[in-house]
Amino acid sequence: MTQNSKSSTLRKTISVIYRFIRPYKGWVITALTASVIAAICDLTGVYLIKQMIDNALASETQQLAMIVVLVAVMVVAGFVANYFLTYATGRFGTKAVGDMRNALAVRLSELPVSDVENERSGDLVSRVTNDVSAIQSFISQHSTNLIYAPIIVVSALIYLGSLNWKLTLVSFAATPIMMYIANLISKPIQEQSSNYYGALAEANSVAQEGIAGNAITKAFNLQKPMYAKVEGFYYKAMHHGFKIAKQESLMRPSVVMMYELPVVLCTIYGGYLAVSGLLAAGALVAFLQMLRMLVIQTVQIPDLVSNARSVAGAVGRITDMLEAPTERTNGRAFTPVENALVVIDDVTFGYEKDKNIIAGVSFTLTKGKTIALVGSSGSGKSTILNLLLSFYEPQKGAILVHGHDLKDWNLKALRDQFAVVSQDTFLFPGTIEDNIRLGNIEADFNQIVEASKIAGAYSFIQELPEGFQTQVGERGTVLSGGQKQRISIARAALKKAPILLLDEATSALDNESEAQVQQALEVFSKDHATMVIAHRLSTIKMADEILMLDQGHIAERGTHQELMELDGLYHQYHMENEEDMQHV
Ligand SMILES: Nc1ncnc2c1ncn2[C@@H]1O[C@H](COP(=O)(O)OP(=O)(O)OP(=O)(O)O)[C@@H](O)[C@H]1O
Repeated sequence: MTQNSKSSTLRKTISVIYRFIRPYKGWVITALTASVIAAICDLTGVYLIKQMIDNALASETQQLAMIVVLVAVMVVAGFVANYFLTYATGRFGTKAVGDMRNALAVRLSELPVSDVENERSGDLVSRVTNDVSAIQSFISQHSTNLIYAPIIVVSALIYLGSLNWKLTLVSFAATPIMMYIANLISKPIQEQSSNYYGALAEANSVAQEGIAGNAITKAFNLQKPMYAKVEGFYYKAMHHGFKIAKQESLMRPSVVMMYELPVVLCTIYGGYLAVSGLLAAGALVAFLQMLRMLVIQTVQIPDLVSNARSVAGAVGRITDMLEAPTERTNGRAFTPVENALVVIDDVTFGYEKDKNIIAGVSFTLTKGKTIALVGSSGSGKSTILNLLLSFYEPQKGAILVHGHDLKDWNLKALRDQFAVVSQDTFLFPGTIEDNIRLGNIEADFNQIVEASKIAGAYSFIQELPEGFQTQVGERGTVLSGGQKQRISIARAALKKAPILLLDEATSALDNESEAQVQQALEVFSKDHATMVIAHRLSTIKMADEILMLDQGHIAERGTHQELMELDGLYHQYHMENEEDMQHV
C-alpha cells in the first residue's frame, strides 16, 4: 500500500467512525471528560503515595492524615469517573454500532438490482454481521483508552523525568527493542485478519446457499461435495485463524517482557540509588508505581495497533458498501392518464455490452388490455418486465409510462404504478395477513379479505386453523406452491396499481385452482393494463395481443386465432408445447 492510499484509508476509517458517533456527542463528551478525570485521579494517587511516605518518614502526622483523606477522595472520584467512562462508552458504542447496522441494511435496499445480483448474499450479510461486530468490540475494548492512555503516558514521562532522569533513561533501555519486535509481530496480524474475515464470509455464503438449496442438495445426493466445499472454506478460515493465534502467542510473551523488564531494571538501579542516599524512599516507591502505570499503558499499544489494523479492514469493507452507488432518487411523480399506460418504443437492451438480449421491441399497453409474452426459455420475456420496473435501463429506444419516459420518473412513484406477481413467490416471515398487506400497508382487514377472494385464496386461508393469522415464511407453516402463488396474487390485487405484471403467475396451480385464479384475473384485469408471461393456453387465449418473442425480437404479434392462422413460429411453438399448455 502506498503512503497516499494508507493515509486515505485512515482518513476514511476516521470519517466513517466519526459519522456514526457524531449524533451521540453528549455521551462521547461524558466519556472523554470521565477519561480525563480518571487519569488525573490515578496520577494524583501516585503523587500522594510519595507525599505519604515522605511525611510518614518525617513524622508529620497532621499532614499525613490530610493526605490519607485526599487519597480516599481520589479513590472515590476515580471509581465514579471509571463508572461514567464505561457506561458512556457502552451507550454511544452500542447506539453507533446499531446505527451502522441500520445504515447498511438501508443501503442494501437502495442498491441497484443489478449490483445486488452480482454480489453473493453471504458476503453482504457478513459485512452487516462480522465486520460490524469487529468494530463493536474495538469500541468497547479500546476506545476508552484513546484519551486516558496518552494523558497517563505523557504525564508519567514528565513526572518520572522530574523524579530522577537517570532512572528514567534506565527504564527505557529495553523499550525500543521490544516495541520494534512487537510491531514486527503485530503487522502480519492485519493481513491474516483480513484473510480470515474474507474466508469466513465465503464460508458463510456457501453455508447459506446450502440452506437455501437444501432440497436440491438432498435430491441429487450432493451432501458430500457440498459439505466438502463448506468444509474447505471453513478450513481456509481456520488456517488464517491459526496464523493469527500464532502471531498473538508470540506477541503475548513479548508483552510480558515489556511489562517486567523496565520494572526489574529500575528496581535494581533505583534500589542502588536509594541505598546510596541519592534517591528518597518516597520518590523510589512513586517512581516504581508510576513506571508500572506507564508500562501498563505502553504494553497495550501493540495490541491496540493490531486491533486498529484489523478494524480498519472491517471499516474499509463497510465503507465500500456505504459508498456504493444507489438507485437514483431524482425524477418526478407524474399524474396517471387513462389510456396508453405503457409505450415501449423500439427498445434494445443487453445485460452486457454488445450482447443484445432484446432488440427493436415496440408495443403499447392500454387500460383493460392484456398482452401475453410468449417465447422459449431465454427469449427475453422477464427482461422486458425488468426494464418496465426500471431495474435496468434500455441502451436504445424509450419506455413511456403515462406518457413520460422512465428516465424522467421518480423510481418509487414509477413502481407504484405496477403490481407484480413474480415467478419467485417469496413470502416474508410473518402472518398471511402481514404478507398480503405488503401490497398496501394502510389496507384494513376487509380489503385484505377482498383481495384474497380476488386471488382465489380466501377458502384455503379459512381452512387453516389460524386463518389469516397463520405464520408463514421461514419457520412458519409450509404452504404449497399454488397457495403461495395465490397469496402473492392477493398482495398484487391489494396494491390497486394500474398496471399488472404477471410472470407465469399461475404456473404452480392445479387445474381447479388455476381455473379459479384465471376467472379472478379476467375480472381483475378488466380495469388494469396487464402484461403476462404465460405458458398456459388459457392465459394466452385470454390475451388481446400475443407477442411471440424469438431471440429478443418480436417475431409475430396478434391474437391466438390470428397467429394460429399465420402458421408460423407461434403455431409451431403451440404445437410443440400443446400438451404442456393444455394441462399445466
Ligand atoms: N441479470 C442478468 N445478467 C446477465 N444476463 C441475464 C440476466 N438475467 C437474464 N439474463 C440472460 O438474458 C437472457 C434472457 O433472460 P430472460 O430471463 O429475460 O428470459 P425468459 O424468456 O424470461 O426465460 P424463462 O422463460 O426461462 O424465464 C438469458 O440468456 C439470460 O441468461
